[in-house]
Amino acid sequence: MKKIGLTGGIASGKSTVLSFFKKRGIPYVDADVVAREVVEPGTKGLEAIVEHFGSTVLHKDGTLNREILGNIVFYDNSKRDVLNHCLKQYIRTRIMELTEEYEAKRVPVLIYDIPLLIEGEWYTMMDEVWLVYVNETTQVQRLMERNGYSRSDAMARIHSQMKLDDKRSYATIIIDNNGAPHELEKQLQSIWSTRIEPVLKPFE
Ligand SMILES: CC(C)(COP(=O)(O)OP(=O)(O)OC[C@H]1O[C@@H](n2cnc3c(N)ncnc32)[C@H](O)[C@@H]1O)[C@@H](O)C(=O)NCCC(=O)NCCS
Ligand SMILES: Nc1ncnc2c1ncn2[C@@H]1O[C@H](COP(=O)(O)OP(=O)(O)OP(=O)(O)O)[C@@H](O)[C@H]1O
Repeated sequence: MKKIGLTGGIASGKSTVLSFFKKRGIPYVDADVVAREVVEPGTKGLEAIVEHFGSTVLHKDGTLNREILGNIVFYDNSKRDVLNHCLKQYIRTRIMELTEEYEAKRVPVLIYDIPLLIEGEWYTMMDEVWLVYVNETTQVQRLMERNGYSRSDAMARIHSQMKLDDKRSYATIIIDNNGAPHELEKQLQSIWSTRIEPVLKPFE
């Protein structure tokens, strides 16, 4: 099974890239979805968060208040380290379980959308790393527009991650997403024919 790690920065376009491959039936693991699963009510992940941050990070119905927790951890490195520490093992265990399930199904290729692929050293288990790259001006703009964040909230989130320029040296390929959607689509068509189709052929 060919393992492809898809990464970038917040709002650089990973989900947009992933949807191109999803539409074509390529199996995937989405780390943001896993990170939500491991903090559902009743999980050890949520229990650990409440232990460290208190019950003020919960809604009245017991679900995680992501806005409150986000406002804490994206403005304080040490608190973000605490959160990462609380969830790391649960996220890792679930991603490895999903990997085993796909291996058992003998799928030829699996794409992992993991925002912290480099920071979390996930890249070491990948056959290829695809980096979705944008410059900071574009990134801030798209993040503010998508989430309705102020500039300072957007910047806090961007600066909580390794610089996209520093991630470039880890990449097998760089997908430039500074341009219009059709320019992205053109690159993805080419990636499809050079990196995915050859892997699928023997299984047809
Ligand atoms: C802090 C939380 C509650 C904020 O929730 P919110 O709904 O506002 O954001 P969401 O989860 O959709 O994440 C949006 C983006 O933020 C970035 N991000 C999330 N967590 C982190 C982190 N710990 N460090 C740096 N960037 C992060 C990622 O690029 C992600 O795609 C949430 O992000 C969280 O629980 N983070 C810790 C889990 C984690 O590390 N997730 C990253 C995927 S492995
Ligand atoms: N080429 C493009 N032109 C204009 N807008 C784009 C382009 N690519 C993506 N976007 C928009 O930018 C925003 C961020 O893209 P997307 O959600 O795919 O990023 P992401 O990397 O998955 O984000 P996150 O890390 O937060 O999950 C979205 O609103 C998306 O529609």
